[in-house]
Amino acid sequence: MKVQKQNKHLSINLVFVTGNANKLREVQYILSQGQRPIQIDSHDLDSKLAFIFHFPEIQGTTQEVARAKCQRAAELLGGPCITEDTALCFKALNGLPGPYIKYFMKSIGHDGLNSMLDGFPTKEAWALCTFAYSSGPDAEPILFEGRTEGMIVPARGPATFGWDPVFQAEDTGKTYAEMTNEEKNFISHRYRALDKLRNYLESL
Ligand SMILES: O=P(O)(O)OP(=O)(O)OP(=O)(O)OC[C@H]1O[C@@H](n2cnc3c(O)ncnc32)[C@H](O)[C@@H]1O
Ligand SMILES: [Mg+2]
Repeated sequence: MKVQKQNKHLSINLVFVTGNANKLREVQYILSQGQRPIQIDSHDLDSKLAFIFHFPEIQGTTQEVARAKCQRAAELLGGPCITEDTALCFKALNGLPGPYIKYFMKSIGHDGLNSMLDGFPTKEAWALCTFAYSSGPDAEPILFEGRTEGMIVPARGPATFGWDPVFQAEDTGKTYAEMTNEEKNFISHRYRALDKLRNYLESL
C-alpha cells in the first residue's frame, strides 16, 4: 500500500485480493466517493494470484475466517493488502449460514434460502461484511466490520450479485437487487465496513 500526503490531499493505493468481480466493482465505487478517493489496484484479479481463491477458507467465526484469509494473502503477496469476507446471518438460526453462505447459495439457491426458514417464527437476517487489512506478512490483520439489518424474502430484482434478490434491507421495502448502485452502496454492509477502513487509513 502506498500512502502519499501532498498539499493536504491523501492518495492511497491498495491491493484488494478477491476473486469476486462484483465485490471489486462495489468497493471501487464506494472508495471513489467522498473527499479523499482511494485507488484500488486492479491487478488483484491477476492470474498469478488466482490460486489463492481456490484455497479452502477455514471454518470458524467470521472474524477467524477473515483474519486467516488476509494473513494468507499478505504472505502470498509479500506485502500489504486488504481482503473481505461477507456473511449472511439468519436470526432464527443463531447467525448461520454466516460465513458459509457462499456454499449454501451454490447448493440451494434463492428458493432454498427461503425454504430453510419455513416454520421459523422470524425471517430476520443481517448482512455482515468484514474487511481485513494487513500491513505485511509479519503483521496481525486488523478487522473492520459493517452490518446491515434486514429479512429474507422470495427473490425480487435482477440476479446479478449473489443473494442480493432475497435480502430486503430494513426500512427500505426493497431487496438489494431492486436498488440502484447508489442506493445499495449507501446503506450496505460493505459501505459501513469500508467507512471504518477509510477512517483508519486516513489516520495513518
Ligand atoms: O475471493 P473472495 O473475496 O473470498 O470472494 P467470494 O465470492 O468467495 O466471497 P466470500 O468468501 O466473502 O463469500 C460470500 C458469498 O456471498 C456473496 N456476496 C458477497 N457480497 C454480497 C453482496 O453484497 N450481495 C450479495 N451477495 C454477496 C458472494 O458472491 C459469495 O457467494
Ligand atoms: Mg471466498
